[in-house]
Amino acid sequence: MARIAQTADLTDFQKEILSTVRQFVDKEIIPNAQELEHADEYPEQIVRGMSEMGLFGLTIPEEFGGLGESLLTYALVVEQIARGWMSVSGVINTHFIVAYLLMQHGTDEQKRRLLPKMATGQVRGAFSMSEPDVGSDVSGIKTRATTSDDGDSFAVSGQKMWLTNGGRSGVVATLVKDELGADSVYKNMTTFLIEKEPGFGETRPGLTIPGKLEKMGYKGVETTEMILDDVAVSADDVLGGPSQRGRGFYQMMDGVEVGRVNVAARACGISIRAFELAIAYAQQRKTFGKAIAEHQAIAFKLAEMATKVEAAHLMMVNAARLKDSGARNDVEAGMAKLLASEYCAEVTQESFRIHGGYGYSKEYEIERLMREAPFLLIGEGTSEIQKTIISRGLLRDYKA
Ligand SMILES: CC(C)(COP(=O)(O)OP(=O)(O)OC[C@H]1O[C@@H](n2cnc3c(N)ncnc32)[C@H](O)[C@@H]1OP(=O)(O)O)[C@@H](O)C(=O)NCCC(=O)NCCSC(=O)C1=CCCCC1
Repeated sequence: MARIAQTADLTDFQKEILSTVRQFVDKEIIPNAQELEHADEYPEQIVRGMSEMGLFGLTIPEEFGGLGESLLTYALVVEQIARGWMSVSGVINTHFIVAYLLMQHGTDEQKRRLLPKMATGQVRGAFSMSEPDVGSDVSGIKTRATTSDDGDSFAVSGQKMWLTNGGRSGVVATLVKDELGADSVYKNMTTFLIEKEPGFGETRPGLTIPGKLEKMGYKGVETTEMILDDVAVSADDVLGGPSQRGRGFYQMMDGVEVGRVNVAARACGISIRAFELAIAYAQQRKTFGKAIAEHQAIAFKLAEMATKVEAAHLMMVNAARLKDSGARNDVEAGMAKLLASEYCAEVTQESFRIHGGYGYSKEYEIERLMREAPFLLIGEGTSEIQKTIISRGLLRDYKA
């Protein structure tokens, strides 16, 4: 039983699923993560196990075949999975954001069409905002939808970047510039639910997923580009239906709020594992006649690491609960993501130092965690973007 990152007031179901996932992580993920990660191999068997536990449909309402759980339950599950291997949580993360977008903004027909298949994992979701020249400033995207004369169909063209699960996904929530001629750039963006065949190459006419991108860490799960060349979509593919044209930016910002809680949860999971490895190593490694954990220099490092994990976990839980209450949580999700990802970089670094020379060996898990932690400083918005969002929110709410 871990003594850090405990959460009070959980339901019986939450306790049960967290215990099941934790056992799964200890038995199936941790023993296999090193080998699969070094080989950059998709964790097929692990994903099958996650599917059997119902994790693809964890937050999808029961009427659509899911378990109907909250963002909090989801985030705590992600924290556990990332404790085993962050890439495995990546398999369900964008899927979860797309399910959230559908539940919040989709039409009844879109929900009926996609959610039951997403609940089983038969159709996987991917999320696409960034482009080769556009990351932080989403308003600068160039991918565009050209409208037909009758206004019922569109041709989408452009290039998208950094799609987690780009290959395996069957539906991609894609933000594009529309031709509405509205008064602001934000009201000229539309989200399309673009369905495609899973796989690489041309996966529907005009839509190509080139091979996976090579990354420093976060291996095993594929990250890809997406090239769109006059991809034909209809007004019914607009997230929320034709009336929601021009609402895409706002919908996506809603989606990244849950995505940021998600990244905070991953950061907590990696930090917990880095701490567990450090405390175990420090108790068995001896210098100057005693375990290094008994040297105050190391004991204090362990105390600081555990305190950071605890703080990050509490902020992540608070941001999740706030979003579950229906509130806009851009400030709290930004704070949780900022703190958890920055602390994660520090905690993994300290664990690496405690491991001494062995921390540099590929045989030790901490080497992998050191390559995973930097991803969290960038993914779902850099630390600088989080500070922008937090400070704007504070100035909005504390008007002099
Ligand atoms: C926050 C941000 C920087 C936006 O600032 P601006 O100054 O352009 O826009 P601003 O003036 O803040 O707002 C415009 C309108 O929008 C409303 N609104 C904002 N947030 C929200 C919200 N949360 N909910 C509802 N409405 C919202 C705002 O009120 C305003 O409305 P109005 O037009 O006045 O009616 C945004 O662009 C952002 O977030 N970037 C990071 C993207 C980002 O995170 N990628 C990373 C993706 S992951 C990735 O890239 C990788 C993945 C894997 C591999 C590595 C990379």
